[in-house]
Amino acid sequence: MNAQSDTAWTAQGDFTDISYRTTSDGIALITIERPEKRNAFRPLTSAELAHAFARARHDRNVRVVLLTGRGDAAFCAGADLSVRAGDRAGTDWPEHLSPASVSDVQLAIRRIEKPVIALVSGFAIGGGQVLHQVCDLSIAAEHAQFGQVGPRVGSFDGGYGINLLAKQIGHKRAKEIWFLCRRYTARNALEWGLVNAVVPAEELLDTGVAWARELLQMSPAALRLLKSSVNAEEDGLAGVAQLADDSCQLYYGTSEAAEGAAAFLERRAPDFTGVHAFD
Ligand SMILES: CC(C)(COP(=O)(O)OP(=O)(O)OC[C@H]1O[C@@H](n2cnc3c(N)ncnc32)[C@H](O)[C@@H]1OP(=O)(O)O)[C@@H](O)C(=O)NCCC(=O)NCCSC(=O)CCC(=O)c1ccccc1C(=O)O
Repeated sequence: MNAQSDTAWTAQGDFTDISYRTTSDGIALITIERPEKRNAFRPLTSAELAHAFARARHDRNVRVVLLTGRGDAAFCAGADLSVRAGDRAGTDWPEHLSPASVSDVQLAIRRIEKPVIALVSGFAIGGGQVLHQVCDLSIAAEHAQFGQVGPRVGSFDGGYGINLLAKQIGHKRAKEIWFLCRRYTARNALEWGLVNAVVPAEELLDTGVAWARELLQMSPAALRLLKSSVNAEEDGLAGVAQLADDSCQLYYGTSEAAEGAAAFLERRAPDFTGVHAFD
């Protein structure tokens, strides 16, 4: 997707394979910048994506994240098959960046307490299809195409790849996509509930920004708790832990929690008499 909208974006960070831009009202736009490879990710791309999502997570000014790929040919064509997984040779690996795999990127998208919207223009194939799938919302351009290729190219994603897909569109359809490696149009994807909306390519970024601005009108805490609640079951104990952590942050704001800490510091027994939960 090409950033042609009227929105004013400020580029941040020093990235090679991706770009990271923000608006003054709280939107971050993360773009995979490898159009010559159909935005396939190599190890550096995954490390930079994980880093960018961590940055968006910890930046209080960012409240919604958009994820896309440069150009209209592809959102992301999955792993760069010309590079072996974990191979950092041939890349100018930045000193400050730890290695990360695409699983780290998927987890970063699941863990960030802010909505992430995928903007899919062109192909979302293999690991690229999984990347948009782990985002909270997906908007596709009319020419977008989706599919898996794992069993054909010697790969598979037995984590979020097939399991989240099965939750989203049902087991039979998820198995069809993974077993048969066919391609699906944006309209198929919309019918099956794989994407939320389909728009003309030239409207994709503006639509993403408009959806993000709608989200900016909503309570951030309510969105955060909705995301951690719905992810909790799929993410097992890690998901429950994230939801529990959200609850704990709320609990720390109560008089009960304050009384417990004060009693410890004042070397006395806590007094919870007459206190009702969440007073
Ligand atoms: C995406 C296509 C359908 C696009 O087709 P088309 O528009 O006709 O373009 P092409 O001419 O084919 O491609 C243009 C150009 O890009 C290069 N390219 C495209 N895709 C890749 C790629 N994935 N890797 C490397 N290079 C790529 C292509 O070679 C051309 O270059 P030239 O120099 O111009 O020749 C089509 O391109 C296509 O089908 N691409 C391959 C899709 C694919 O097989 N993807 C890999 C799937 S496997 C995967 O994603 C692993 C998942 C994974 O990493 C993972 C998941 C979960 C846990 C762990 C892991 C893990 O770390 O392994």
